[in-house]
Amino acid sequence: MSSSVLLQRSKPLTNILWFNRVFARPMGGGPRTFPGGLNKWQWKRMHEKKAKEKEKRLLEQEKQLYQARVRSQIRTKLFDKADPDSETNQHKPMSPDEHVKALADRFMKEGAEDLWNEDDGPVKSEQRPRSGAEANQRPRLAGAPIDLRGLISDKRNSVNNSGNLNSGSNVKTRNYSVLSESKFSDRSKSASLIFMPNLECNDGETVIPSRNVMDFVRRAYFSGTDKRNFCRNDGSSTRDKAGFDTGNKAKPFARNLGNNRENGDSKNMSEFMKKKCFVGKRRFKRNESSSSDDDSDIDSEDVDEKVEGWRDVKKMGSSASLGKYDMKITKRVPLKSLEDEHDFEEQVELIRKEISKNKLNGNGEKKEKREEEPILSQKRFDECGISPLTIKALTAAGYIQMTRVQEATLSACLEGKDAVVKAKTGTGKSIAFLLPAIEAVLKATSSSTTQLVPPIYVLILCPTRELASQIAAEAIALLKNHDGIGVLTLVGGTRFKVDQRRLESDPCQILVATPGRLLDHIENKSGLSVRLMGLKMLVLDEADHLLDLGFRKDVENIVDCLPRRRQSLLFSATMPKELVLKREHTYIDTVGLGSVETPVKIKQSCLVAPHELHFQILHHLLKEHILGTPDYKVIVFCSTGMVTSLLYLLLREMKMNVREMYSRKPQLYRDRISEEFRASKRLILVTSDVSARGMDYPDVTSVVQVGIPPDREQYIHRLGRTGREGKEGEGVLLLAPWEEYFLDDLKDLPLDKLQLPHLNPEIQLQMDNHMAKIDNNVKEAAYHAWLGYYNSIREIGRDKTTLVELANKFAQSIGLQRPPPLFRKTALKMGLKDIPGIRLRK
Ligand SMILES: Nc1ncnc2c1ncn2[C@@H]1O[C@H](COP(=O)(O)OP(=O)(O)OP(=O)(O)O)[C@@H](O)[C@H]1O
Repeated sequence: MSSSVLLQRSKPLTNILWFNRVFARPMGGGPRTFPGGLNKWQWKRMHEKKAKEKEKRLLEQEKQLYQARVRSQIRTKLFDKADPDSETNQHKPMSPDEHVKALADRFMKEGAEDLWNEDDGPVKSEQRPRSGAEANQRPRLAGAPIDLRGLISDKRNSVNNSGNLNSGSNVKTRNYSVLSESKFSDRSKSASLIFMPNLECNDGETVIPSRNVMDFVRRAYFSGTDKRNFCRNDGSSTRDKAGFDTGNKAKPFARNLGNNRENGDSKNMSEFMKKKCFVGKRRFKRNESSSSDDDSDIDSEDVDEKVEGWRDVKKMGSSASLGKYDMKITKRVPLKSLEDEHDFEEQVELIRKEISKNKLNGNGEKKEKREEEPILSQKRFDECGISPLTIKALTAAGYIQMTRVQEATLSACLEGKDAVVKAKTGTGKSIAFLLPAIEAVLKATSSSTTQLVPPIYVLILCPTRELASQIAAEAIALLKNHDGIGVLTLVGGTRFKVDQRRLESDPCQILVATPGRLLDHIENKSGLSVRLMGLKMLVLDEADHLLDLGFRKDVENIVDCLPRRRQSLLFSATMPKELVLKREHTYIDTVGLGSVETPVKIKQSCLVAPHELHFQILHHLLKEHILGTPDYKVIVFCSTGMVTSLLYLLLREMKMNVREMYSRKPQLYRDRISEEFRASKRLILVTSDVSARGMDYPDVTSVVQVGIPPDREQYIHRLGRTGREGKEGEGVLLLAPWEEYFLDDLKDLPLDKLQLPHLNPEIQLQMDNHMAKIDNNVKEAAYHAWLGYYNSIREIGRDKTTLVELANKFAQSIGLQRPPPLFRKTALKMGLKDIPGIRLRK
């Protein structure tokens, strides 16, 4: 299906020109007026001015607070010996504690959440419990949030070591711990943004939004109940006589304000301001740029929308964007409990590996059992309480019974729980999140009143454009009987303005997007941010990948702009340990402890041979497979796009029915090839990792991976393009002897070792001749890409001399007389400048 078809809504909304209606845009342009008789430009200038004033005001406030803090420190020194209790002292110095409270008064007020800084961190030193009497002596500051001391004092004791707070007789937290920044990977930090903690009644029914918990905790602290449990200490705390932290209590705030110059942190004031005004600036930036020619098509009504949106953001978005719940509170988990959690993770991992090993070491009975494991469950879709219209569409598509992952997840997802779901490749995860997504839209549309801006209720993020199109197509198919629910994709490689027009003309409720392009829209088109403020559900498909280095920042920035009260669902066939073992969400794993992570019906094997033979071995394997499988459909994964291109040309020269796909190809080409491969039989797709995850090409008979994959996870995802829906499949991994160490990472997977096949010297000759015909530019690009890829693999890249030797062998094997030169800058960046064998461009 072409992308233009995918962009259509499932059912057109007849006669709803919502954009025109909402913004009263007269057809064909012409003069427009705004409240107060202002014209477009006056209106815009007015709001720009307001934005500047607001920013100035905030800066002024921060400055005052900084000065107050300095004054307080000076006074503390001057009046060190004065009676601190003297009420008559007009110039009574502000103690650090009091100052913290003053800052708290400023920062913890409703609506001031966006002044928080993610640097607020965990309690790092041991905290001494404080008596209730002491706590009660603290006066509540005027204007501070409601005093919850009465509420919390009896319950404070139930704040246990793991950071769980039992706030009532039958209420418990599920957990709001997040792995601390220092100890755990950034990925877990990102994940903490995705979830928010839930309160759950013991009867398991009531789920109280975590916001309440955090407000509760936050206010309790600032009403002086138990500061030590929640306040950050930077590890260098000074203690007062009673043993309380004093010196550093203001640090989280002080740091926010950029006033801890002595720590060399002077630049953070501006950063803080930048960060905290991010949403607002983004909005107003567009106002500014809208006066340029480039953005001249921005409507004044749009500006109106933006201003409305800004208010919305203040109301909803600010709390969403700044880890009031996750980044701050979750970091305040005593490290001990985090360590325990970490130990537990390792134990689970060990057990899993052990059991897998046992199973592989001749436990035939279990092996057989595994092979029988069906992907379909006994439960039917019409038994699970979803809309009859969706069931009709499912039936029409031939889906009657649920798959196991669908059965396992649906009820939790329909209940609105946050969930992390791990299930093997090709087991129906897409429908597992699309069904609750559709239900969420139905629920939201039935309960919502007429909205000025049509909200997007579900946002599905995925790593590649093709995957986004595939998911959108599936959603459209499921929605075919629902009137007025639209699905839109936002992916890179298309024209930005075209996207904008589609967004304006299509009031979609489900948005499927790749992170980069979505962020572009959020940053450049305020209308989308406003529409996202009504979001009910966020889905991360291939979640582990989205939370990995390449995407993490973008995903974090997107999540910053989403409302906090939403459901988050994370799906993938591979999940990092740190996500799995966090208790703030439901974790559903249909793979099961001790089971292999790959589909059992895929016959996996590995062949180790010198690198320069790989292309010929591949040709041999393909020929053999084609002979034995008339309806063959093979995917060949290469390490990089440029190597993909070279191999494609070679196989084409060898008269094989082959197509190529990698990220640098134009999007239209990618779409066409993707559709062709989906529909075809007797075809080979040579591709980079752009096709590794999520792509559901039916009936792929074999997957060959040429060279070492980036990691174990990617091996699993690539392999999972075959053997889908419980079907048979086969996968071959082709490694060079120096890549063999990677098999260690796969030792719990059932890989057979293949012997080096007998290679026909005539074929080798033919291949050499065909290789000679290929343009040298392609080969040179392949060499550079090859070098870059292996240089980035830690185990190989650290021995630069060997790496260059191997790369030069590769250059020779693809018919390059001499290794192509590198730019000096590139060689320097790669740490290869002075390595023998590297040639530099003159
Ligand atoms: N209940 C069902 N009955 C029959 N087929 C189903 C059912 N649910 C999903 N499928 C089919 O199973 C195939 C695999 O589904 P899907 O692409 O969602 O897998 P996945 O688990 O997301 O895989 P990956 O991990 O590779 O992304 C699809 O062709 C889909 O149409």
